[in-house]
Amino acid sequence: MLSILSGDLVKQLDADFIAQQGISSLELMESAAKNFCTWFRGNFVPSEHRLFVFSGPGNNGGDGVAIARLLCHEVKAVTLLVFEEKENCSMDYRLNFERLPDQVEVTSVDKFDFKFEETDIVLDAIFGVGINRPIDGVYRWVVEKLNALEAIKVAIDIPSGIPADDVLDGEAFKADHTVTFQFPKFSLFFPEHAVYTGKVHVVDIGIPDTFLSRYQDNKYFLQAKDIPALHKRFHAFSHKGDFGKIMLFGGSLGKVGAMVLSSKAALRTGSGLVHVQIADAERMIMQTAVPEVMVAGAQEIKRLEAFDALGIGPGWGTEVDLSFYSSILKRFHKPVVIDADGLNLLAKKPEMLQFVPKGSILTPHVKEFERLVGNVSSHKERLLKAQQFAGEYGVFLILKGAFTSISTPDGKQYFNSTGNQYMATAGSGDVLTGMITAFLGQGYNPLQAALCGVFHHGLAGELAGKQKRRGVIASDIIACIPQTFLELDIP
Ligand SMILES: NC(=O)C1=CN([C@@H]2O[C@H](COP(=O)(O)OP(=O)(O)OC[C@H]3O[C@@H](n4cnc5c(N)ncnc54)[C@H](O)[C@@H]3O)[C@@H](O)[C@H]2O)[C@H](O)CC1
Ligand SMILES: [K+]
Repeated sequence: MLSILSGDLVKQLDADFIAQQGISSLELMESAAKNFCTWFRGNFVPSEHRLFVFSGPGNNGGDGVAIARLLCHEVKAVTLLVFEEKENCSMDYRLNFERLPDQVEVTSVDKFDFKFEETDIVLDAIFGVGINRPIDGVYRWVVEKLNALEAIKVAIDIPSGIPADDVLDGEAFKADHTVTFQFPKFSLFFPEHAVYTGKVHVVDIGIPDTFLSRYQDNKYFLQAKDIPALHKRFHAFSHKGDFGKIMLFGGSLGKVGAMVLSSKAALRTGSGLVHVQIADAERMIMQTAVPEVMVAGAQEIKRLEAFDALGIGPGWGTEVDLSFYSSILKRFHKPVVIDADGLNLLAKKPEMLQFVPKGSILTPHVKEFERLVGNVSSHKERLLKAQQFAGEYGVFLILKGAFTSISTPDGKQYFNSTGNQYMATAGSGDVLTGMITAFLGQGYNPLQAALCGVFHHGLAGELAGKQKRRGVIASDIIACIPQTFLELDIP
């Protein structure tokens, strides 16, 4: 799985790779630039665009200079915009500058007219992970000018101005795409930076996985290639029992829709048997909406240990008898999934957190999380609190949002790569609860269930979004769950 490293660790890794493999930093830059060009050709038709490369004084600028050379015969025209005399620039920048062919027009930013056409592409190679203070002076002036202009904007490695591990202070380049090298930088996951990063793409620069795996920072980026190995395999003799027997608690009067969504999502994720515990008055709606689901009676609720996993909270309301909730938590000794009102009730009575079975999975969105831990001032702080919370209570804490994070009891943090803005719709979280509970019920360990749950959920949202864009509703996400197994070739 791809690690997410701090800016300092990335620099260390680069330096070690260069020292140990007998490869020069210039060759590494060339490889980064070449792989960027491959990405570029995959996303644009070069001959249809003019390219404007803004290169700062460090190696990020050097990447830009190399890219200008590599693309100059393919695009309509290339202009390289420079800030400094080359004597003041990094060694690899200078070596690349000397290799520039005549086709690349070089202009100082202070002599540039900033007139762009809509199809022009601006590459931001001003600063990368070497940024060490907020941008000011001519750098800020250029970035603000570029942000105000119409063009297609692509940031190389990280939008200039954003520090690799921290929240932006001041201004930064606003990109439509960020093409980051080898590792997604930690700060690319902060919602504070969403308007700057655009869509994030990771391109490798030719450092082999065996070398990369020596560098770990307890943070990982979850991608499609990681998912198949996390799945259990079933065979022709597998029976309903193997696919798990789960129970979902929720669906108070008027909120049974949440249970309809959760239970349907669980079935579409492969659950063998789904029971729900809901308000009596809602039975008819529930069983009409999802005939495959069974409504639990007193007997089933008494014999909780007969179930493989429980999902608690969708549409439960906050009027639930807390002694009933406590008794569920105390009587069930396997991991459970807790969402929505299940979390709000814990926030109301934090003493109950001690009864949550170890290894359980909690799935708050940002507001639910803050009800549990208090207000935070940045996403960086929120992630830190998520990590502490998971460790303190021995649970898996899924913080929902763009790049949903999964914090584990042993201090690791995984960031999901699937999903889109169209999933911010009523019931989307109920769907996730059903999916994760279904995986737990099928015998996945909590980490597998959490990772598979968020990845497939996000992928289903992407598939639904392709057809329905902002018209996506939670039921569309459920309808796309089966296709996620096909996409990932999971039998
Ligand atoms: N493995 C990889 O990821 C590779 C990355 N490469 C690229 O190199 C940059 C990092 O290069 P570095 O020279 O360390 O830093 P920068 O280019 O970001 O800039 C450093 C330069 O700028 C000065 N500086 C810092 N902040 C400011 C500021 N606010 N105002 C003015 N000047 C500032 C600083 O003093 C330095 O002089 C990485 O992001 C990749 O793009 C390589 O290509 C190889 C592989
Ligand atoms: K940049």
